[in-house]
Amino acid sequence: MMDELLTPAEMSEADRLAIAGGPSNGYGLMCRAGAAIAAAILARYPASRHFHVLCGPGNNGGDGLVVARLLADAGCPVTAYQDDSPRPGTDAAMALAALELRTRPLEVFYAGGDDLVVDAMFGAGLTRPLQGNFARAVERANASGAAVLAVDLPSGLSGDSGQVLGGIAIRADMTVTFFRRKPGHLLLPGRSLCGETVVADIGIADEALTTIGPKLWQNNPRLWQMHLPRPTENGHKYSRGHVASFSGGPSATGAARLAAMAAARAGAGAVTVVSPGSAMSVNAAHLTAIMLRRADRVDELADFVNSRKVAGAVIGPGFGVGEHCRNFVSALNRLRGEEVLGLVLDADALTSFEEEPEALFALLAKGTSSVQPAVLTPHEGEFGRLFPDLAGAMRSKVERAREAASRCTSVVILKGPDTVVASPDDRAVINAHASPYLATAGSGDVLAGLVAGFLAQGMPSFEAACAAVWIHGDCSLRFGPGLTADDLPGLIPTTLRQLVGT
Ligand SMILES: NC(=O)C1=CN([C@@H]2O[C@H](COP(=O)(O)OP(=O)(O)OC[C@H]3O[C@@H](n4cnc5c(N)ncnc54)[C@H](OP(=O)(O)O)[C@@H]3O)[C@@H](O)[C@H]2O)[C@@H](O)CC1
Ligand SMILES: [K+]
Repeated sequence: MMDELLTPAEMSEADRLAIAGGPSNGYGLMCRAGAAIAAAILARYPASRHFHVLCGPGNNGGDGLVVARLLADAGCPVTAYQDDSPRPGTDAAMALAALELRTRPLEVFYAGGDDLVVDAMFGAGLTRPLQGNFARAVERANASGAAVLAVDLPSGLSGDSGQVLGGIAIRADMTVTFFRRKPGHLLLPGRSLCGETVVADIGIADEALTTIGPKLWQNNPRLWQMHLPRPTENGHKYSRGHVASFSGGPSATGAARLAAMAAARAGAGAVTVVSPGSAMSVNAAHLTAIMLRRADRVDELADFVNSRKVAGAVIGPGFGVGEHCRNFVSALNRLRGEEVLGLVLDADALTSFEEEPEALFALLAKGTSSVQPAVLTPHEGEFGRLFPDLAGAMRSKVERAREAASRCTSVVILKGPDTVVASPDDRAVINAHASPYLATAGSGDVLAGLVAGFLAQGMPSFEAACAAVWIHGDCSLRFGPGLTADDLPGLIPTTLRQLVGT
């Protein structure tokens, strides 16, 4: 499985383990890395007019020096640029000694539109913003119109967070990294700066992962496909999970119906929209396969959940912010402890706790040892209301989601073009399987309903959340332009059929 994502620190541990295990030493690994890059260049950009290799002072630069040597050996017109020679005795110094070309200073670098620029300035070891000749080389490479291939990471980009340190980074057409991807290849803006990312095998054995024990993956069906619910021959509608989706007042009913439809398409055997009395007629006018039940008060809600074996609940979309919402969330959470009730909190159910997030966290922490964690599905705005100190881009999105999941003892789906799902047990995924067309009103309601649908069928919370995010994204990729949230539920069966069969 290639879905593990390694932080730069974990990658250097893999590097260390590979060297300790032999037969390659550090320079051997660098030569393999350089060879993988040179092979990618000759396969993808063989007709470049000139090959410019920009080398930094560390091992990323060392990889570049190996690339320059191999391209020169292959007869390519190549110039290597480097300001400061690597420290004596390092692998990069060995790579420089083996290079038969004289390197030129970075300040003379200039590329034309038919050239190829190899960015080997900084990779995993970037510690601060680019300045001086490095920053100017980045500007010239980006403005040149030449194709750009980045070694390991585009220079200026943090492999940990996907953020640009100091506002300037290489914009690559292709990035070749080693052994496994890093979070910065998938998190934004990193993903868009990398271009196509290719992972090269440089001889590090997969066993290194057993020692490192990474807990971050690229979202992929391989992680959760075996947990997807499959109906049994003798199942009936309630044994396939009954989901309740909570409607707002008469002018805010559509979101709950979207969530309800998604839960049904996820395979829940029965779905009920639970509506305030004031919105019963509006909801009734728009529902067919989905059932409808009135509940204005907490006791009516509890009656319904207990008598109709509700196994999954989604509350928040269109529900309305305030005390009534807090009371319903609190009641559902109590029932989560008593019954086997999967709970999804979205939108207004999150915003309702904006003034007192600690109250929500305390609520959700109760009795979680025997029941599945709840799933919270905030976008960045809602996330910032519950976790104001974790808002903004100062820390990696993965770290922020993990910290939030731990605080609220729940699975957190931090939505966006690079959605992160984090579990209170520290597991996390980054999702890159979605179309930008998914950013459309109501799309989040569908996602929340999908999660509830899977939870109600007994899927564990983290896997249900990851599956819902990926399937939601897959639907958007298959539909493309013109997508509305109303289209999404109808697209779910085709994706599910590919994952579970017929
Ligand atoms: N791990 C593996 O398996 C393998 C890794 N390999 C390769 O090694 C790369 C990692 O190498 P690395 O650790 O030497 O880091 P790298 O990115 O070259 O930079 C460190 C140097 O840059 C400096 N520096 C930092 N920021 C700066 C700035 N803004 N402006 C100026 N200077 C700055 C920093 O100086 P310092 O911060 O110490 O002062 C230090 O001198 C990795 O990306 C991959 O390509 C492969 O060879 C094969 C196997
Ligand atoms: K680089």
